[in-house]
Amino acid sequence: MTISSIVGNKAKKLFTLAFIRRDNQVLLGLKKRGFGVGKWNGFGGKLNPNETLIDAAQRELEEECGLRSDHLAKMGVLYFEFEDNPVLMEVHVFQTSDFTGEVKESEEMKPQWYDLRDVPFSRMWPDDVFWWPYLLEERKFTGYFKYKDQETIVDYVIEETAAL
Ligand SMILES: Nc1[nH]c(=O)nc2c1ncn2[C@H]1C[C@H](O)[C@@H](COP(=O)(O)OP(=O)(O)OP(=O)(O)O)O1
Repeated sequence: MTISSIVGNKAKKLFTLAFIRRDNQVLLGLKKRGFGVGKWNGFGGKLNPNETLIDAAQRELEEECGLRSDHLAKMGVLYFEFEDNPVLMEVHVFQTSDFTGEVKESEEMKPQWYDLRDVPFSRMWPDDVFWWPYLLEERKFTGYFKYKDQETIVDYVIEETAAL
């Protein structure tokens, strides 16, 4: 099954997720509240009304970790389906090493630089380990993950994508 045939006609809600890279490190944030609390992840969230994906990605990045970037590159799209929710999450993944500002903890996220050899997958969303190799190698990807609960993936598909 292709991802577009799985998700094509289902309702979706848009989210952003941005990763900041520096040398051989990535900036992750420990989510302090809300969905995914206690997990390390990139920075992002829902779109405000009338906001574009890139505007939302930039705003969430600055709100959550204090950094600004006009150079977020779209790297992937992830679809998450939970068994008890008819609306899929559509998460647009960005990455950059071109940023300004100082890292600052926010009410939502505690940021920390991690060595790329030391990414804490056991304390991240279980899907991350599947699509991180694409992100690291800068290969664009689309992913679909079906969850039974927040720790259990029951089905998934990943496709390398030329254009997003
Ligand atoms: N399975 C998953 N794997 C992953 O790597 N990131 C995920 C994920 N599911 C959600 N995310 C990301 C997308 C987005 O950046 C973030 C969730 O968005 P939000 O922070 O807006 O959620 P909240 O419910 O905390 O929102 P607010 O209460 O409005 O702040 O988590």
